[in-house]
Amino acid sequence: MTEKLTAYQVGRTIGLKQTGKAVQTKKKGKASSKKDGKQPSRIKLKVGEVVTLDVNRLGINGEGIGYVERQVVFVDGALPGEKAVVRIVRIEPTYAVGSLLRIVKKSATRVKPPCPVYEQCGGCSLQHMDYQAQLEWKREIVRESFARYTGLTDLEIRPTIGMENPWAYRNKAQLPVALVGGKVVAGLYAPGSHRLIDTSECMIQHPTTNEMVQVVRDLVRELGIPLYNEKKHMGVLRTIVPRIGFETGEVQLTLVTLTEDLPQKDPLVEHIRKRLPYVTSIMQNINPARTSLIFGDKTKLLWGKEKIEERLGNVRFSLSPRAFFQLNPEQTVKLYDEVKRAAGLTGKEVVVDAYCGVGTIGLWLAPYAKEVHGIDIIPEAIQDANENAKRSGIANAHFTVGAAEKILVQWVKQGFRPDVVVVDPPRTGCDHALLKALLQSKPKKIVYVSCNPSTLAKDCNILLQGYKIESVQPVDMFPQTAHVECVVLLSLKL
Ligand SMILES: C[S@@+](CC[C@H](N)C(=O)[O-])C[C@H]1O[C@@H](n2cnc3c(N)ncnc32)[C@H](O)[C@@H]1O
Repeated sequence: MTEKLTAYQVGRTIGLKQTGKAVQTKKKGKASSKKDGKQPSRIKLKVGEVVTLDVNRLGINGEGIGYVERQVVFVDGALPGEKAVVRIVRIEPTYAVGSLLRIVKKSATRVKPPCPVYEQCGGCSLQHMDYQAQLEWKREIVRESFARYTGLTDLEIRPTIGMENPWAYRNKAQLPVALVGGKVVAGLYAPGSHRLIDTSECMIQHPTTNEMVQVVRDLVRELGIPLYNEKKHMGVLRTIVPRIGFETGEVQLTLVTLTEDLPQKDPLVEHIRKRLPYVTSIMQNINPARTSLIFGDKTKLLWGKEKIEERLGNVRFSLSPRAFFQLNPEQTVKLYDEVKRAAGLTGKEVVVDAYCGVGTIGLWLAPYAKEVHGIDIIPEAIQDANENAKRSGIANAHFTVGAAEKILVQWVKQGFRPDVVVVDPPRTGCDHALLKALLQSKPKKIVYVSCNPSTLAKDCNILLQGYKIESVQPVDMFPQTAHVECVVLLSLKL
């Protein structure tokens, strides 16, 4: 690796502000901040300085962490056990950010990243690490979170459940399209920037997705469809969203546009059908806002079916373009099986699936429970959940729209006492009112599914008032990236 990584590394480490120690110490520092809001840095290193350091561990974004005279330096692309020559590129109050110039001593876990744009693209962050080492590191991240936030330093963390082939696993892409140097490019932004990198041969996407992206990109050029210009907030086509039903083979292509008017719509649809004959649904979503959110409120059918179908085990899911669905179907089955194992159902239990999305976990458990009650804040998700229950012939699952923290509290006040509660909240974790309601209603088991080890461990620390942790199972839903999913079983203390 060479210094050409600088921009990429600077950008990528912007994410550090969100993470672990950096944030904690930053917050503490705020009290002593100067009038202009800028804190004096405790770091004596200077931007431009070149240092040699030993990399001790990886941070939660997969960045290498080393020390120079007790000053923390984050270095993207460096691995534990490596000695690296680094140029300091940014100084923050409690840490410095370095750009990797040269590796003097290489880790045995280092591999050549197979993706040709890995060093520029913001999608993956661990391709330079052997897959087994990635799985071990993810287990370690979970262990560290629990140690930090619960004080349980000897908690057993099971080995991360990985994939046999940790590539081509994603069922969906959301790729902005833009003119870059006169060329139509569909891809992902370089970290911390709005510089679009062509990812039309992405190695974690399904090959069908890549083919769709390449064809649409070519058609856009051939038909002269105006592309969205973010700076001027003008143009038409913003984002291409291919989604694939791995089990059913159904394929949806959603074109997100700034305007309802899509020039060359008919020839575009005709050519897509001809060149991508497997596509079953072509949709247009209109997003007129100046926003980084992908979808707008209005979606219309351009050709074919409005939704595609996907199947996980015996459960069928009908997916509209905006519906949340797990992105790695192979690992989703393993994740939900872990939830089922943890719940240990006998057919007699009343189960709550809080934060249920389109009802996936609840429907997975329903055949083994007396009844399931799902809650999600998004009305369309609940509509889909009810539809999915019907299509799968599941009659003992019921879904309710609302905030889990409000609905469950109401139910508990009315005397409802579930036996098992599954929570699968967003990255921010569970609302405190929900945790309180769980402590009050005392379900025998809580199964906590989480994509954020820090909020997971913090919430578990609160639940430890009435529960004990029985098992912690990390599952690798996103190989080659720093994301970690976990299933934790908590049982009521007697
Ligand atoms: C990580 S997803 C889990 C979805 C589902 N369990 C699955 O596996 O597909 C989190 C879900 O929480 C929902 N959500 C966010 N805040 C919520 C709240 N306060 N109450 C209920 N649901 C909420 C979101 O709409 C989303 O569907």
